[in-house]
Amino acid sequence: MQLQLEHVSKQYRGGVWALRDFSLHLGPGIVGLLGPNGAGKSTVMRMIATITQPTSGAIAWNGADIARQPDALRRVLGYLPQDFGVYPNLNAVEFLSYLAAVKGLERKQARRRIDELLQLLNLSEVAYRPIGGFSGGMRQRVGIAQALLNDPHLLIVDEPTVGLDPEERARFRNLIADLAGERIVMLSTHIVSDVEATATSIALIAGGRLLRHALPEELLQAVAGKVWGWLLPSDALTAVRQTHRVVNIVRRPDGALARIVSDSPPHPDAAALPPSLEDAYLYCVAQRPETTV
Ligand SMILES: Nc1ncnc2c1ncn2[C@@H]1O[C@H](COP(=O)(O)OP(=O)(O)OP(=O)(O)O)[C@@H](O)[C@H]1O
Repeated sequence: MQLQLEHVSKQYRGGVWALRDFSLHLGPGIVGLLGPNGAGKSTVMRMIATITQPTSGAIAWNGADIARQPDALRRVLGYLPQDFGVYPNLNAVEFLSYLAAVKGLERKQARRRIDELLQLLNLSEVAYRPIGGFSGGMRQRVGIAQALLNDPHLLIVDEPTVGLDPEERARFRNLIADLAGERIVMLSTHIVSDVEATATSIALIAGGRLLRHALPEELLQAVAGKVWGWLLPSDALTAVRQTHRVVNIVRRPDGALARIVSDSPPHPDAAALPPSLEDAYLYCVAQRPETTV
């Protein structure tokens, strides 16, 4: 099971280059596609899902070019787009049955699979209620259910945690972890904690370029010795934010503890801290060459 993007670039009508020379090789596991808004994440996913084609470069599924042979991939693809729409008047069973028919699943087999998925996604109790009344998290679970109807070898989920509350977000992370196995799961997000615990590897993307594709521990090594805690009076924070890359601030009775990513100590009083993936993400995104797309 192999997905390979080779030197993929994408220019939209109007001239915007959404992606430039993007190469990525993936095998089974969960890959987190992590990058700020507008980085090109949805463009990558739409191209893999064969909805749009690269302007140049190629994408291969198990060695076969998906532009020439899209069906081989489409049969084993599950895709949850960012703007996943539902028919609000249909209940979950009706909606999933409809999509199963569109995907060409045989009726009896589809019914069995829908029951399994409703259980897996904890939707059995609301199976016959109109989807229009579902919370954001419940709708996302219906979205994942439709993406899993064909038991996909390649599952792509685009910013699945947008609009979810913290509890739904946590539940979603656990769900993704459960879906790992003999498949490639690709999840895009701009929130590090969405992929921190579950991703086998992380692909950092910004300005249409792949910055790094690495194991989480490799990203942590890249920023080791570059993370600092600096205790400041609160009224110094604004100035420090302008001159340093501040990851976060923790308020304390004796001031504000700023977490700063920097090659050298921001101040003689600053103390080295163990790095986190959030630090690594900010460091790599800040390091990217300015001349991107
Ligand atoms: N259909 C389109 N036509 C023109 N430009 C587009 C189109 N879709 C995306 N873009 C532009 O391409 C760039 C990458 O967009 P993309 O949606 O892939 O990024 P993203 O990382 O998914 O961001 P977001 O999380 O905000 O959706 C952006 O500059 C965006 O404005």
